[in-house]
Amino acid sequence: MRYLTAGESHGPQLTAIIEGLPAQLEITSEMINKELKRRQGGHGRGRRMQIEKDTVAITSGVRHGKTLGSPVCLVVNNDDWKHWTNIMGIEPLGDEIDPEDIKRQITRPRPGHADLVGGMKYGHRDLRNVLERSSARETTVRVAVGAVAKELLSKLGITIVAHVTKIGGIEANLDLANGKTIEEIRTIVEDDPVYCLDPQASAQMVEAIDNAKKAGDTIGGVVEVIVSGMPAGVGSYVHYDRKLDGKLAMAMMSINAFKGVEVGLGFEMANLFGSQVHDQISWSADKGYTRDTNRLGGLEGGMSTGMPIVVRGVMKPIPTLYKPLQSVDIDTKEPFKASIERSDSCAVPAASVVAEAVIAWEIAQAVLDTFHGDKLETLLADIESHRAYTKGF
Ligand SMILES: Cc1cc2nc3c(=O)[nH]c(=O)nc-3n(C[C@H](O)[C@H](O)[C@H](O)COP(=O)(O)O)c2cc1C
Ligand SMILES: C=C(O[C@@H]1CC(C(=O)O)=C[C@@H](OP(=O)(O)O)[C@H]1O)C(=O)O
Repeated sequence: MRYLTAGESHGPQLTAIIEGLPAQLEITSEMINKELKRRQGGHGRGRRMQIEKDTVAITSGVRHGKTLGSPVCLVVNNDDWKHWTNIMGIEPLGDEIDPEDIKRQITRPRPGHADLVGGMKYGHRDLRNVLERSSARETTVRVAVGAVAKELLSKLGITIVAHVTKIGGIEANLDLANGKTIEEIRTIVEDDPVYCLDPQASAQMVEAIDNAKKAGDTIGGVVEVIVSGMPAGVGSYVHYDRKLDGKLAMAMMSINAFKGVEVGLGFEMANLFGSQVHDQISWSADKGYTRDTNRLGGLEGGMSTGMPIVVRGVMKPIPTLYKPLQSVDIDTKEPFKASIERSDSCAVPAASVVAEAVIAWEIAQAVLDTFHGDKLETLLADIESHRAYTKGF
């Protein structure tokens, strides 16, 4: 299974094509729209989210609510496009170039963005040609793709949730997740303004976002994704590009502004002895093989162990600041201070929804690499027989 996305932030639309999805999977625009709405939310977002009302159109690969096995095309319109039709026109400008269009060119790269290096790389002196695609607007359609992956996984008994564990140095009490099902975590997180499990920490996070905004600054944080119901042996140790932990790290790092990933205890392992890190193995007739703890986050040797997969990613503070940063105009080479009209002050809650989507995709893809998946029925049967086999192994 694979997918591609296309679309500029202020262009007419965003598109994704998914190829290799099993046939007979029920998908509706309604289930995808729920996820798109979550991505638009979370305290700290800027004015663009008041303009957009993201909804998906499924334009191929589905008939009467079920996948056909052919490529599935998902389209999300940019409502902001109507304000940008001249600037973002697709057709050539022609001989009559409007001097206003020249004036509107972006020659002032924003620190922390792709603007300067992207311009050098592709030969764009109007840096809009870079920022339109490097913008996190593209994550909209990746969330739509992830919603489809999540639907497939749920049919296989695999559930997934993301939550915010840290914003601006304020940490949630992660013990609150202990003993809770994925669905219970989701219910709490969905009602929280920063998609956090811990109401006390959440209130402080909201305050920290407001304070950063007042100061013309931005803040980042950490999101955690938990995947439950995994069969053992998805991924592989035999080759570097089949290792599931490597794929999950790539997916997490592919989200705009994500700068680090950890699995299980993660970087904390550097401070601990082996006896404090590795999970001892047990067996019982009803559960099969389990680990007494889950400090390795459900992954050993690049494969799922059957324990919940726990992966975290850190998001840097948003780079566009109301408190201007120093940069250089690429035409005049003069220094200037970057000023902005609108931006998010914190997008960690929204990014948690993106993290859930991209991890769901990688898991679904690895599941389809392991089991037979032309149609949902055979995929399910293959997984069920594998679960029975590994239990008694
Ligand atoms: C959901 C989401 C929303 C974002 N919103 C903004 C924003 O409003 N302003 C901004 O400067 N960066 C925003 N970013 C981050 C930039 O897209 C990102 O930092 C930039 O493209 C440079 O890429 P890099 O940080 O991965 O190097 C957002 C990221 C995500 C995931
Ligand atoms: C549009 C989205 O996020 C955008 C991501 C983004 C960036 O630089 O990444 C910058 C802002 O875009 P604009 O300059 O149009 O206000 C955000 O609003 C979205 O999440 O849907």
